[in-house]
Amino acid sequence: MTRSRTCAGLGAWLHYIRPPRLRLGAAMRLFTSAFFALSVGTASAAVYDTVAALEAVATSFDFIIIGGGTAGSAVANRLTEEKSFSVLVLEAGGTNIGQLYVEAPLLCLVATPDTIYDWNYTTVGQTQLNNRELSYPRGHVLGGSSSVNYMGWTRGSSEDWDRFAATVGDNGWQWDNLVPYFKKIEDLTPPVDGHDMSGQLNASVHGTAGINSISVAGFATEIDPLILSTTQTVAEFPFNLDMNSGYQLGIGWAQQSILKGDRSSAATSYLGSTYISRPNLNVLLNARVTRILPTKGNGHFTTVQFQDPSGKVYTFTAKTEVILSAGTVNTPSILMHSGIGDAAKLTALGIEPHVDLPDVGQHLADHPFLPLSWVVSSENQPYGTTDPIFQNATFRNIAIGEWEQSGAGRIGASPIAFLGWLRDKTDKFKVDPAAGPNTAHFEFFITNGYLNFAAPPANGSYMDVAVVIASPASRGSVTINSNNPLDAPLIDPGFFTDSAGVDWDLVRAAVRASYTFVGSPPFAGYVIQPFASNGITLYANATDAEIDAYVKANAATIFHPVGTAVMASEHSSKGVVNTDFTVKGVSGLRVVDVSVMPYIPAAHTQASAYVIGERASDMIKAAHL
Ligand SMILES: Cc1cc2nc3c(=O)[nH]c(=O)nc-3n(C[C@H](O)[C@H](O)[C@H](O)COP(=O)(O)OP(=O)(O)OC[C@H]3O[C@@H](n4cnc5c(N)ncnc54)[C@H](O)[C@@H]3O)c2cc1C
Repeated sequence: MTRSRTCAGLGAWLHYIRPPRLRLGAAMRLFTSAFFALSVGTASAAVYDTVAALEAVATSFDFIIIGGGTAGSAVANRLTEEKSFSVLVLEAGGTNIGQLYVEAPLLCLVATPDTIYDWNYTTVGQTQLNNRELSYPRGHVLGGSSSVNYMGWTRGSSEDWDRFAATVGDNGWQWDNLVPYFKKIEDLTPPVDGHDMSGQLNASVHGTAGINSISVAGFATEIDPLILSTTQTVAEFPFNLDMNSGYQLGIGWAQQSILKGDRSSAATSYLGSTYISRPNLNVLLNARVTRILPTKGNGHFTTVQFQDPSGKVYTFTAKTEVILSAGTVNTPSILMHSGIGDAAKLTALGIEPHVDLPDVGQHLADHPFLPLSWVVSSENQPYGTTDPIFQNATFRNIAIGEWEQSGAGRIGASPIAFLGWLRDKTDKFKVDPAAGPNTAHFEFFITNGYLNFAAPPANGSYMDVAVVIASPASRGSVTINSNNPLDAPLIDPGFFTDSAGVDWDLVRAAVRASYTFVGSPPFAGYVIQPFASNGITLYANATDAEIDAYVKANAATIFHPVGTAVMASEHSSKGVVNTDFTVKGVSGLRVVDVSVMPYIPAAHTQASAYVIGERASDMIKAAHL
């Protein structure tokens, strides 16, 4: 088995970047946070680094949330709107504050993998991908994956959510019923350069008074007019003003979770300075949960076992409920180590089974990603593309300096310039893997710079129209192979393993569409030639066999795993959680993160995580108020 080179490449890239340092704004926020931590009274909320500091203030909590990530932070915020609820968030990672890679949007490219902000997982060898073990980043920092993601803001198609609703038998998940939640999450803000966004999105479909800022990039890039021109002249690639309207097909400007050039994450928004001083909200960092224990020996799972970085073990018991929000990889792992999973398999590992739920860890769905890069003749050096920022320390430091002053410039935006949501028009599938005829089969991930999760070449300018299988048919799993909760779980996204070969059909169609796009007249003169990846150069007339060989050598994840604690109707014997997020067969425990999703949406999944957190919060409040 060979390990994917993406990790090794990035490790080298990382060394080009100087260590994290404080921005002025960040320093102020750190000061504010420290102030709250120090101003301990009988009920002063704070972010704590140690159990001792927390216990000096509070020792008893109504709700314990495992994981201060995307969904978990949303739940922590909404529950603490109720002054009568006290909440403790246990987060294994450290602070997001003052962390350059986490705060500076473009530097998301080096926030993972192989950093302190990442759980640094790898998959098992992917049988369809030359048995490569793929890097599998997950956020390990307050804000979770929303603190390290690429900030693309996509809700999915209306059909994605309607299929979710039909699958679990709960109309609350229908698109029309979720739009108010999306709006409640969103705070549509002007880009950092203040330009008029009206031609870049449809403001009427967005919220303007929510918690998490969304916007567009605060500068123009040289590929913008070429992309727009293609959407106006090539019928296959229509322009879509707003892919978040419910109708997603077409190519449009990437909306980003950014606030004036800073990342807007769950940590800066839902746990941001406006809320973190609530006296009933407590966050403990560096607290790695190992198990959830039955509290009274009767299937009531409200005691949480965790350890600090020294290995010292603690338990806290929630007075009301535990909410497990550790994400698609760690949520099933924690459940299994707690005796909730396939009873026979747990017994074989020496774990006492409490509840036999064979679906725990199953149904993993993720989006495979394929880098496709071209050499381009960038005219606006040094910042025509993002490449010089990663190739040249001088350019990089100038760009970081500009961003530190004002949030402006290339560092202050996601690497994603445009996104495209497209379909294989051949209709050859016996069962369409997409949620409906207006839902994408594959995605274009367009960057004005090299995007291969590795250091860019030392010289040259690049563009990527990478492709993603947006509605994959393949499924995988997260399992464990020991009774030690500190051991990494076995992650198998099962890329390209569906028995009908649907995902192979889709990736070939996607690659060909990408070459058609880049070969359209507006790019003539700008695009010079395709660029090799892992020694393979793909040309526009590539055969199926050539595309397949390229995919086997280069496919990776685009980091959207879902489904390992799948939701199913309370009337179904299958699934892990009921439609109110309660874990089947136990009391006192809910799972609230994207692991509950029965299908992967044709979307990047942070908006899904927030909407899950918001809807779950309403249900938890309704159950206990
Ligand atoms: C590199 C990367 C890029 C991405 N890019 C995009 C993008 O551009 N757009 C988009 O929409 N989505 C993107 N995603 C996906 C999206 O961010 C995630 O789907 C979403 O944030 C998941 O939310 P969650 O709440 O389910 O889990 P997370 O946000 O991952 O939260 C889980 C939290 O639980 C904590 N935790 C886990 N185990 C334990 C434990 N044992 N004890 C205590 N705490 C624990 C973790 O540290 C983490 O903070 C990206 C993800 C990654 C990793």
